[in-house]
Amino acid sequence: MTDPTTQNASPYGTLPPASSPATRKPVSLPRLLEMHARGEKIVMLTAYDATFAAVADAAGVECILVGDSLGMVCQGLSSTVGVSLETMRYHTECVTRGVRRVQGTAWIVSDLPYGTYHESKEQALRSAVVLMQAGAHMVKLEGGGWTADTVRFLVDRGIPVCAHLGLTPQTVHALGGYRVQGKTTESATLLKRHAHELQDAGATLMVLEMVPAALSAELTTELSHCATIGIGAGKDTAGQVLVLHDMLGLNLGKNPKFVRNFMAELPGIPGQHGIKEAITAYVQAVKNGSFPDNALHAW
Ligand SMILES: Nc1nc(=O)c2c([nH]1)NC[C@@H]1CN(c3ccc(C(=O)N[C@@H](CCC(=O)O)C(=O)O)cc3)CN21
Ligand SMILES: CC(C)C(=O)C(=O)O
Ligand SMILES: [Mg+2]
Repeated sequence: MTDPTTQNASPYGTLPPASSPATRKPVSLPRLLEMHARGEKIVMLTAYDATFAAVADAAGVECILVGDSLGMVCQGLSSTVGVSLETMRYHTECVTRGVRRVQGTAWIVSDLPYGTYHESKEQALRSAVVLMQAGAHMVKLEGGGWTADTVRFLVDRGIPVCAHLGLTPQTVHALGGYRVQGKTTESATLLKRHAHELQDAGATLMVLEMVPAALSAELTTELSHCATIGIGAGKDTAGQVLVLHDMLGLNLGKNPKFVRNFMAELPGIPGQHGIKEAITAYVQAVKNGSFPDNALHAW
């Protein structure tokens, strides 16, 4: 009875294996929070087009982030500041189509770009609606306590929100570079306060970028209704995110310290070197806790 062919026997023919897209359930917000409560790591990866989104979905990535990092990796900009809402809408549509084409299950998060939520909560709602109508399940916005009213406004109107604290690339010019944040006692205390304000406002995921591993570990324990997703924030967050191109070794400049090149590490089996295998290795490494390694990829 353990033979998979007999196990799947049905009058309609052989059923697809349990891991095939046809039998997987769509990732939902309750499921992500339940994974956090259970201690199963959440895997997030960026994708900007239909094909990569479909491959990431098939490799078991739970959350696909249509990141405004696309300004740098797709558009060749020197920062994310120049990315427009129309560009985010376009790439969100492309990713959504890719996931639908393969009957994928991924939860799609889309970045609100610079200047599209800063003016007022009404402006943020209008911008978020554009991304939701393009297929996003959740929007992400950068910043601390000043965004809390906006987060609550969106959440009250049925738009799930992912917060983003620590290194917030849209404010790179104010921060003075892509630097670790929350290193001093004062800045760590402030970051923690912001994190609690955003959770209280209804944010259900929170990206922590380039913050000391000890700080993100504490926050991950403290936040009970909001799952932390780390990038350069150590291994003790509820989940991890990387930029797709970085983990495939396709960075145009120097890789940030938090990056691991999963493509370069694939074993030398002919025919097995591929993007899907590298993404699968990333999913496995996050799930089993071997990525990130605090000694190599964190502060
Ligand atoms: N391809 C790509 N990957 C990213 O992770 C990413 C983007 N683009 N674009 C938007 C932001 C910018 N990010 C960055 C960019 C550079 C560093 C970096 O150079 N970090 C250095 C430390 C620099 C310092 O401390 O002064 C490092 O060694 O990690 C980190 C994050 C993260 N995001
Ligand atoms: C690096 C992640 C968190 C991001 O915001 C992006 O890809 O734009
Ligand atoms: Mg971003």
